[in-house]
Amino acid sequence: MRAGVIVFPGSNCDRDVAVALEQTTGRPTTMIWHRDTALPPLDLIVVPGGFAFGDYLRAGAIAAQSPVMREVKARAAAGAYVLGICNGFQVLTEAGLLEGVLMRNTGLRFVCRDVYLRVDNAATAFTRGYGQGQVVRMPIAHNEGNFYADAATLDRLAAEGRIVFSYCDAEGHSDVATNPNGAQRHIAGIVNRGGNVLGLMPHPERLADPLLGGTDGRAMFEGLLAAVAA
Ligand SMILES: NC(=O)CC[C@H](N)C(=O)O
Repeated sequence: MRAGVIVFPGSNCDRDVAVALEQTTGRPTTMIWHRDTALPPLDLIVVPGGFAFGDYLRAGAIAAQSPVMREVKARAAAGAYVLGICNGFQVLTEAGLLEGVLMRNTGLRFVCRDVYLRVDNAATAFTRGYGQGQVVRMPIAHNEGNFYADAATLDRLAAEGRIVFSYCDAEGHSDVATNPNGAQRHIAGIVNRGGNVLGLMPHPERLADPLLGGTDGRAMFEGLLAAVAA
């Protein structure tokens, strides 16, 4: 799998995800500066976490206008896999590749801790390494993770199986106490209609090696590797 990671001024999870990808694929990851417009052939483009452009205006708003995003949109339209993690999810919504917006957390605080997630759709390329309904643990670290979309959009996302990850407890139950940021319908991650663009607030790359304290995130990269090989 040929994987690339976009780097914006203020990205801070770009190296982490590059390392996770290299451990999975056994190949070097291409780092892509946000001003680049000529990308090599890639099976997977990751828009990583961080504070692109210092979160000015809104998290992801300025990054979404970067020259490289035109090419990311073109590659997504051509079927390449695009994964937005945390700030990357915010960038993908701001760029119009995914529905909804990520508003400030309801508590108006930056939340940094592990959460439980339920895999609501294990049939995507990103989640085929998990079981349907499996509960996994992943870290979150964000100020603007409060997913919002209007009711009609939420209904459509649910009906089309595009809500991929939901915040929950260790048993897989979701309620207000297990929702770290106020996200509508406990949404932690969604996929586009084509199934090739996924955004999520939690950080799979931060629990992708036993040295990091867990491996629940690794199955996402392994799933993508299997999907590309298939
Ligand atoms: N870890 C991240 O990517 C953080 C995203 C964004 N800077 C926020 O605080 O919401």
